[in-house]
Amino acid sequence: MSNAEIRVAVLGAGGRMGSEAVEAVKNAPDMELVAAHGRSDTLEEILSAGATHIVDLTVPDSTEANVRFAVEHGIYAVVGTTGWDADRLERLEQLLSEHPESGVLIAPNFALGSVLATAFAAKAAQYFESAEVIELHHPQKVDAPSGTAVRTAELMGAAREAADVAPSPDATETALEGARGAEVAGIHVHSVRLRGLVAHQEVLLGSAGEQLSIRHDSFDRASFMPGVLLGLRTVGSRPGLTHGLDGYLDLGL
Ligand SMILES: NC(=O)C1=CN([C@@H]2O[C@H](COP(=O)(O)OP(=O)(O)OC[C@H]3O[C@@H](n4cnc5c(N)ncnc54)[C@H](O)[C@@H]3O)[C@@H](O)[C@H]2O)C=CC1
Ligand SMILES: O=C(O)C1=N[C@H](C(=O)O)C[C@H](O)C1
Repeated sequence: MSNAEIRVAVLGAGGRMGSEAVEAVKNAPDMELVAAHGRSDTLEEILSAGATHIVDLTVPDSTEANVRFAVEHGIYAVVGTTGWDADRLERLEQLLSEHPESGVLIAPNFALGSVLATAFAAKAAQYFESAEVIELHHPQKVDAPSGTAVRTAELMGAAREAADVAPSPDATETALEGARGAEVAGIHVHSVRLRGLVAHQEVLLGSAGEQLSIRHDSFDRASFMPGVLLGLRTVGSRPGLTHGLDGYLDLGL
């Protein structure tokens, strides 16, 4: 056994993201991979492996129970799985208030470029009449819209509301159901699923005579790994809930 202080169990280790995270943790000199946990493994095995940290890269139906288990057993949690809506976040805040020494990072996106793009979009949203989000992903993705798109739209919507921006102009009277996408915090969000893609997002902002596009592309899941490792290295010194990797970065925005 090594003396690494960050002893990591990767949950969802057989998945697209989980398998990449297993390799990233194995290659990190200050970490030890103690469990590569799959759907058929029990959470107790994480305890017997001596994990100090989990990385959750599973499915929306499992992630809340996994994180609850970690917090209740004094294990730090870095979470990339989607599905953390307002109700789940509220329950997690309540749980963390009962375990004030615990730390959890919920990161809708671990890619630095995506974190920056979301922050730029939130900053810019109040200055344009119109705002829409298009997210584009691989066709195996189980959820839509993406967690990143939901978070981006929520932050943009909140910024527009705080600045008293009127709703985006839209004279649509007749449309096939779904043609205008889903609405999140007053922002229309459109989901594309296309063979060949990994994870991409474009925020469109428009005013009379001009458009600002803020686009981010993950061409490879390697793009998420520096954020996963940053999360693991930081979560132990940040008690409570951090929502978004930007909480661990000094973006100055
Ligand atoms: N935050 C970020 O930067 C990123 C987040 N994601 C999110 O991560 C999640 C996983 O994505 P993918 O790896 O593409 O999916 P995937 O379907 O390839 O992998 C999920 C894995 O979790 C396993 N699993 C399901 N329930 C489990 C449980 N209770 N315990 C342990 N393992 C369990 C499945 O068997 C599967 O191997 C999704 O919610 C996705 O949206 C994906 C990419 C980046
Ligand atoms: O499932 C994916 O692939 C991704 N999921 C996350 C999301 O839903 O935002 C992050 C990234 O977009 C890739």
